[in-house]
Amino acid sequence: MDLKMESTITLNNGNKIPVIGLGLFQTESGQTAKQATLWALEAGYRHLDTAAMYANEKDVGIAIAESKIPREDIFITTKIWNTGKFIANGYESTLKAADTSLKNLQSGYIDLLLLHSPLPGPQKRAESYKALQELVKRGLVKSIGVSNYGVKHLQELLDSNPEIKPAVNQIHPWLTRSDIVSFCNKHNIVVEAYSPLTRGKKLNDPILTGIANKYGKTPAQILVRWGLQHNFVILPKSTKLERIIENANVFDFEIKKSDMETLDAWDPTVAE
Ligand SMILES: NC(=O)C1=CN([C@@H]2O[C@H](COP(=O)(O)OP(=O)(O)OC[C@H]3O[C@@H](n4cnc5c(N)ncnc54)[C@H](OP(=O)(O)O)[C@@H]3O)[C@@H](O)[C@H]2O)C=CC1
Ligand SMILES: O=C1CO[C@H](CO)[C@@H](O)[C@@H]1O
Repeated sequence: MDLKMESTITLNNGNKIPVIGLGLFQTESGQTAKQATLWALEAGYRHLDTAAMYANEKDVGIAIAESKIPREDIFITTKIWNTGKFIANGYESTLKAADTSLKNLQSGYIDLLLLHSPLPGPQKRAESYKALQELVKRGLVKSIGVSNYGVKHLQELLDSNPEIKPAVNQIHPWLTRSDIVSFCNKHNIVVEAYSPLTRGKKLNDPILTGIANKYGKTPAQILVRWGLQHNFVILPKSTKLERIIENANVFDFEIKKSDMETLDAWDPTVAE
């Protein structure tokens, strides 16, 4: 596979998404989030995965401005939270939430806007999705998608015959064996893999370290590479410079089929 840091996957609307994005969940608002974003941009990342719920969109916006990298060279994903805090349920509140995200990010547009979860129910998610389509029509959002959607939710969405189909579904990567991935592949919906590093919890697992040692790579690099070889967009998070660099330094080796199969069968179910 000829993958590079600049590699992109073409979405179903023709837009291109960089294959590695910096995850920003639990990246503390303020200096930490700004610095992590800047380090990532310096290390060559061109894709940032934030969310209203992560409360660091403003820091991402500040870092992008400071980086002096042209806005159009950076791919920003953010998400509309739909339960509890940062609530955005339905049409008007989704439009409003997107406006807040745009202001936070200091940007005239969002590259990818996702409904963060299928909650709270069919009617609200349908209304929220209509708002996403409207945002594309208004030129405020380039691509739209969903997150944490199961087959049932995706089917429901496609059955509604949306003018603009979801471009991605952002889910947990250990669902590779699930019917969700097959469904997404069949319907040309790109799978984005979140928590690809097991939230740091299973990086010392002997199966993983065994494979890592074989390739002279770190467990984190093996997991990122594994996701890329599955054609997932992969979203490793770190606030540490050396790890941000490490997690993207995955383009000088290829995991063999037998090791891919071992990793496919490995289930480091992440405790929440
Ligand atoms: N749509 C959704 O519902 C969800 C989306 N996401 C997205 O996916 C991103 C990634 O998932 P996330 O849950 O954050 O977890 P990850 O699987 O990316 O793991 C992050 C953890 O691993 C540590 N870590 C990072 N790199 C290394 C390394 N090289 N060696 C050892 N430890 C390392 C980090 O610590 P440190 O920072 O100290 O380096 C942090 O504790 C999120 O940030 C978010 O953008 C995540 C969950 C749900
Ligand atoms: O993006 C997210 C980060 O992880 C959280 C769980 O711990 C999720 O609820 C949320 O969707």
